[in-house]
Amino acid sequence: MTAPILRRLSDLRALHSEWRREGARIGLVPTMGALHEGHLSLVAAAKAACDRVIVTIFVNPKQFNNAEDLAKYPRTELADAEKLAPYGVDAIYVPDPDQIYPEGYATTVSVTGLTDVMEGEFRPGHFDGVATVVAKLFLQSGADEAFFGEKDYQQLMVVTRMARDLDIPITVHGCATVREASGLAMSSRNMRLSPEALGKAGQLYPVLQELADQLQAGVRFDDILPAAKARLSEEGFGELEYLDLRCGETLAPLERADRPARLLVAVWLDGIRLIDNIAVDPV
Ligand SMILES: Nc1ncnc2c1ncn2[C@@H]1O[C@H](COP(=O)(O)OP(=O)(O)OP(=O)(O)O)[C@@H](O)[C@H]1O
Ligand SMILES: CC(C)(CO)[C@@H](O)C(=O)[O-]
Ligand code: BAL
Repeated sequence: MTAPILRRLSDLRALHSEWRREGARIGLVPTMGALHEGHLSLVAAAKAACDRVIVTIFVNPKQFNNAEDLAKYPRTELADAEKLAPYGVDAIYVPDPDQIYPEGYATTVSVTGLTDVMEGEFRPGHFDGVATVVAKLFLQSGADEAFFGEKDYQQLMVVTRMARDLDIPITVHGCATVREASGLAMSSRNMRLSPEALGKAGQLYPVLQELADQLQAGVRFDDILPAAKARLSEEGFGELEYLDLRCGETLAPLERADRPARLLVAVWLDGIRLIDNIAVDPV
């Protein structure tokens, strides 16, 4: 059975009160829709941990730094509701824009430090938009637990910090990245890749894996970075925005993987910006 679609905050609050009376533990899965197996893995994790699960679908204009990207973002609400049906989700919250940003809305949530680099550097204003909408979704839903993908690793760090700093009583969980058979991280934007580009995109993860293996053997990142950049270019990737080795907790840059680390990348292919990351644990 498909879950009820709620478009008004008052309807979400009414359900929330009913569930609280039942003593239910409430899980939240925030998304921008165009659901794929990656999103559905978050839903499955939420269902396993919580009594009631809300999936939100809201294409948040405040986090898009590129008007064309926002205009082209896929919107597939009916198909999304059908994909969620087998999971027994309890509500799908697709707020009308004025339920998130009513007339005169004037507040921004801004997380400093963690947002200065990588996605924050190349998508100015992006994380203010993310932190603001996620803070609102946490508060509107009153959920106890929230589920995010490690695919957007920096986002996961930012929303975790934001909830902690604002004393929002919610536990943020990070869930492993779901990949295509080629290793390509699933992403709604992959739909816009041509078949040829999809083939090339599958080469990104093997490059990350090879770098991770070398780093685990103790080499310095700067010694292997030039060859990795050359390989991406040979494989047909376009502009490389960043390929960084960073502390898995603070995102501070690292020379070697001498503590739990992440290798993170953003690269263009066929007019689409791909991001991915991989854990590199010290040996
Ligand atoms: N492949 C994946 N595996 C696990 N979680 C994922 C995956 N892709 C997205 N998510 C998570 O789903 C949530 C919603 O993400 P979003 O709706 O932006 O999907 P997306 O596929 O990442 O789209 P985009 O093309 O904007 O990157 C986020 O927490 C995100 O990290
Ligand atoms: C967390 C999120 C739903 C906030 O709009 C978005 O950034 C996303 O889909 O990852
Ligand atoms: N997947 C993170 C949301 C975004 O790209 O805007």
